[in-house]
Amino acid sequence: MQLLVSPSSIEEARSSLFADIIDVKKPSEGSLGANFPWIIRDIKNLAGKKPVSAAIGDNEYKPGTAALSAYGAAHAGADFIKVGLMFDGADRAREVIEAVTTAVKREFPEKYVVIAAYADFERMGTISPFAIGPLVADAGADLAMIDTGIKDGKSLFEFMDEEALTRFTERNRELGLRTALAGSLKFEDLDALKRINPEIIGVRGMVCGGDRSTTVRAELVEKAMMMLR
Ligand SMILES: O=C[C@H](O)COP(=O)(O)O
Repeated sequence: MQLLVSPSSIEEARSSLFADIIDVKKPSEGSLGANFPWIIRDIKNLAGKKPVSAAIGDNEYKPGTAALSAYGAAHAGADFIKVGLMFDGADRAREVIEAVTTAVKREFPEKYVVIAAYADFERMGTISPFAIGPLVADAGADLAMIDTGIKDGKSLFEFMDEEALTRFTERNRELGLRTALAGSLKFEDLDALKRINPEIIGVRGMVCGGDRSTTVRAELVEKAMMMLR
């Protein structure tokens, strides 16, 4: 299981270098808020061989806009392009997933496309994470992810229990996909996450000391890495 940490600046990226994957985002623009291309580029230069991910936003149903954002993030140097689906409807989701995957893979077949749905989809009226696996697989994208959409401190486990998350992970594996799980995860959740065994877990608040609007702390990233090894 790999640890993905989400810094919002080059300074925070320096504190995230213990992590397996550095995920550039702009938390002030949403759960999967997109940062500027020059920040992605600078963090990629800092990270060297370490993989860099970039969130491209909590997308509405706008396939063209999402595809262009995904293409921009790939060009800026991201190895993982992470796309949130903040709308409902399997047909519409299929269209957006195909558009972003084509935008990235035509030019960069080696890069990974991550499609995220939200654990708290019911309160937002967006697509269920359980609906996205086959769409992600059919489009040739790589990972299906669950995050929380509203960052009000409620964690992934308040919306989905261990059994549901294990089912999500296993179904993805059967489809040939990898799984990423995130959503106000805490150090106390790490044992359950090890049992669920997704390929990636994503954190920000946990390594900021509990409040994701503050700053990533290197010693907490190191602590999380030690607990996962
Ligand atoms: O991709 C992971 C997210 O940045 C998780 O952020 P969070 O731990 O603050 O919910």
